Amino acid sequence: MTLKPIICPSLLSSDFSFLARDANYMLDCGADWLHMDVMDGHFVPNLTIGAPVIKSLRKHTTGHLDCHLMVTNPELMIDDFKVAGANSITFHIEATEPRGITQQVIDKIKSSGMKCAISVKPKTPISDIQPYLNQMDFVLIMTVEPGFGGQSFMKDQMEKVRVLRQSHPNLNIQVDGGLDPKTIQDAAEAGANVIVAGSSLFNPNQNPKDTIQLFKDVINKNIPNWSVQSK
Ligand SMILES: O=C(CO)[C@H](O)[C@H](O)COP(=O)(O)O
Repeated sequence: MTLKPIICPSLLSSDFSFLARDANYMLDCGADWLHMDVMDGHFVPNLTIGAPVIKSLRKHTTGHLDCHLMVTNPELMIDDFKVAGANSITFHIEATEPRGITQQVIDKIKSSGMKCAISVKPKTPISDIQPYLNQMDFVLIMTVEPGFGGQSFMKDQMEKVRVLRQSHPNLNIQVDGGLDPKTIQDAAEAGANVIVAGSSLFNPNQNPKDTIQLFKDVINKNIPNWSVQSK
């Protein structure tokens, strides 16, 4: 598989009252996926959207709806998100491993036909997700504590990305939190090719088209170095 940049605007930073307009604007600006932050008020201290919103948005866009479930019981939502029109589901290992249901959740997502990804919070080591990596369409390394947009990029999380990139040269590695024109170099250098960005792409002082292109250019420039590293 050849890796390419995949840029995912986080619609958490959009104007929810104009969700479809903002989603399609980002696609027009060159975005690849639309990142949907699903928060249940328990797993993280914030409450956002659920399957009904995905269902409404699906009627107005053909974009890839990349649904990041920051929820305590992801297993209860998979069927509803599939019916609503989600394209990929990312769940958190911290929500499933203590209950011994990680494999069950993966099987459920994959049998639904959606892409499947697993995520780790900043304090969770990647050894926790190691046993499941060969089943993943991509992995998400959180670069902020999940829950809110507008936080600072945690550069120390790049060590996880570096280690994963060395062991998995063909894996899509997503990073989420604090990605902007200044931090993209650290993420791309470490080996991330799937970029979630909210505040920087919805910043009224920056043209999202330019920022998306910049993200892609920086990643493309770094991709040849990853294969050198991994030989
Ligand atoms: O998952 C998230 C928060 O849990 C957001 O997607 C993430 O923080 C992106 O927003 P920003 O680019 O503003 O940091």
